[in-house]
Amino acid sequence: MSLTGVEAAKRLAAYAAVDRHIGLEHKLIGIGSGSTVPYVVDRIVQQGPKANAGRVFLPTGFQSKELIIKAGLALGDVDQYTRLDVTIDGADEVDSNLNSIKGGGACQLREKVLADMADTWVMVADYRKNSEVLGTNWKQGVPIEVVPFAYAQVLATLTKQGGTPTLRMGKAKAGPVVSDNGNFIIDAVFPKEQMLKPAELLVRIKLITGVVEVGLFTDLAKAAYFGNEDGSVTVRALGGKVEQIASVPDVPAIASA
Ligand SMILES: O=C[C@H](O)[C@H](O)[C@H](O)COP(=O)(O)O
Repeated sequence: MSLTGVEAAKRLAAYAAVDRHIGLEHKLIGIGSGSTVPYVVDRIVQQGPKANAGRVFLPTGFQSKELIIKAGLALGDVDQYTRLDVTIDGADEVDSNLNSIKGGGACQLREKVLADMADTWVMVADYRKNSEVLGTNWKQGVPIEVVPFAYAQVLATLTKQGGTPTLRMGKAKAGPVVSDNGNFIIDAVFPKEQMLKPAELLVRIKLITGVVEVGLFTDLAKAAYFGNEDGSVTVRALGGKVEQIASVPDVPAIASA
């Protein structure tokens, strides 16, 4: 299918990441959430039935569960495994040290479990998500999953800690967004000086009673793939190396293996 702009960039990133990180030897694979991840599943399907025989795919939420089932791939459950070979997931913003904001779709809790479990965790996104400091392009704040009973107290504590938090409200539903785990989501904007140290901010937020998980992912990623408007892909790897992939083939090499 011919795609342009941001959608084409998402697909490039997803295809390049699958080509690099999902080989014939990888059998346990985590599938993340969001609008970029369907292209990850497309590329895995393109690898062919032989490559996918014996593989099991674990979802990070309702959306990716549906993607796996509709693609005809084998669905696994998180409590059957304690490790995964690879998880590929989207991101709302990634900084130059591969820290990221995630949870724009309220999936950060399950996403972080599958990131923790994976030997290799990589992110895929379009060029708008590639930045130096978190909060530069993603302005709606850090997504925080909270137990419904505690939300008012968590809002107050986040405000005391210098944040500007709001309870995320449903778009086609009256009342708050409810996560796949039955919890509420708070989005909290923090000043740049706090966003510059995401690992410290993560610990401060996570220690608030009533917080289940925070959409700040630190020290987890091996690489981030960003699709660009010119058809190239920028790869940021752990350790700071940045690479440009000029173009991505239409068909994955593994399909003919
Ligand atoms: O909760 C949602 C996830 O963290 C997504 O991976 C993130 O919001 C990125 O989604 P998209 O690929 O649609 O930009």
